[in-house]
Amino acid sequence: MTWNNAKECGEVLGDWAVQALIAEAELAPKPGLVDPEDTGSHADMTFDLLVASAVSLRETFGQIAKASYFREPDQQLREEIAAIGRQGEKKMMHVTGGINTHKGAIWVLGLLTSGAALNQSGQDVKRMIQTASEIACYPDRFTPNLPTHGSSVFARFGVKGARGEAESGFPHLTKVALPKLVEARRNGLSESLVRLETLVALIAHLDDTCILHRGGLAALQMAKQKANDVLESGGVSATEGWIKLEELNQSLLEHNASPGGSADLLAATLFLDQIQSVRYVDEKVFSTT
Ligand SMILES: CC(C)(COP(=O)(O)OP(=O)(O)OC[C@H]1O[C@@H](n2cnc3c(N)ncnc32)[C@H](O)[C@@H]1O)[C@@H](O)C(=O)NCCC(=O)NCCS
Ligand SMILES: Nc1ncnc2c1ncn2[C@@H]1O[C@H](COP(=O)(O)OP(=O)(O)OP(=O)(O)O)[C@@H](O)[C@H]1O
Repeated sequence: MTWNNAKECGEVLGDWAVQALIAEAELAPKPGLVDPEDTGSHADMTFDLLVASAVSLRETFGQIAKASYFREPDQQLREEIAAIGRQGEKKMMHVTGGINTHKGAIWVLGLLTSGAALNQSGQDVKRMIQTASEIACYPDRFTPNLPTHGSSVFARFGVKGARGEAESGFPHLTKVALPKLVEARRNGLSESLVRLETLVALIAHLDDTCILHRGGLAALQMAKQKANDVLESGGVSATEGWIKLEELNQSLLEHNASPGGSADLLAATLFLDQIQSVRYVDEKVFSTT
């Protein structure tokens, strides 16, 4: 990707990150998650709140992109974007009245926005992912030492969650979600089924600390198994697969569990997909292929 200056880079990537979050929110019917049809396992969230939260984060992603423009991955950059990310969390909490709508999403999309802004030429999303992971691996001396759901899940189950996903190179983006998106499109599925199939593949593989925190190991094993059943039954475009998807949704509701980490990674996939699908036409014009 090539931008003329940091401002343009910030505006474009900020827009795309927000668009990816809105596209994830709009996708329905998502199992256990908030979408336009229902609020899944979330008593305190609505679709409108999710969209308002996403829109409020445009500036955060824009600032991360601007701060990363023509930089190298190093500890200083890590600490700068972490400070912007934490400000973004505060803004989100202000807009939602204290409800966590996008904490995990700020993390993954913030890192990827930085990775995209650093890699100025081409549309090599694998390289952007690698850079994002490299940045995540630098220590941030200013991380507040406060207990989180993630730290409690790590203490109970040894699962590293969002941080581990980033530090290990986002394997669920490179090995699960991006290949599934391509495969489902090649199989001729409609775009919303393509995205739903990608989400189901993520749920089938991810150790999602959102599910673990609310429902423990039993809920995580159930979610992975039932998501796998959807895929084994021909996927979301097959009648049997669709029935299994509804079973997955019902079981998540019974466990009061929600695959928030998978939703974040779907948004990240759509962000990268947007980068891949844009063709640089001349020095100023972008067009979608
Ligand atoms: C690393 C983060 C996510 C905190 O992690 P922790 O696990 O302690 O937090 P918490 O449990 O509250 O939230 C984690 C969220 O990640 C998502 N998630 C859960 N499991 C996974 C997984 N396996 N993979 C990816 N995402 C996941 C969910 O949405 C979940 O709600 C992050 O908030 C953070 O440290 N931010 C500091 C600011 C920063 O460094 N930003 C960098 C660039 S913006
Ligand atoms: N469509 C969505 N619906 C619900 N959560 C989503 C959605 N998209 C992304 N998420 C992610 O899920 C996380 C919220 O999940 P959850 O509500 O389980 O976490 P929490 O507020 O930390 O925990 P709890 O609600 O158990 O107190 C957010 O960090 C967000 O990034």
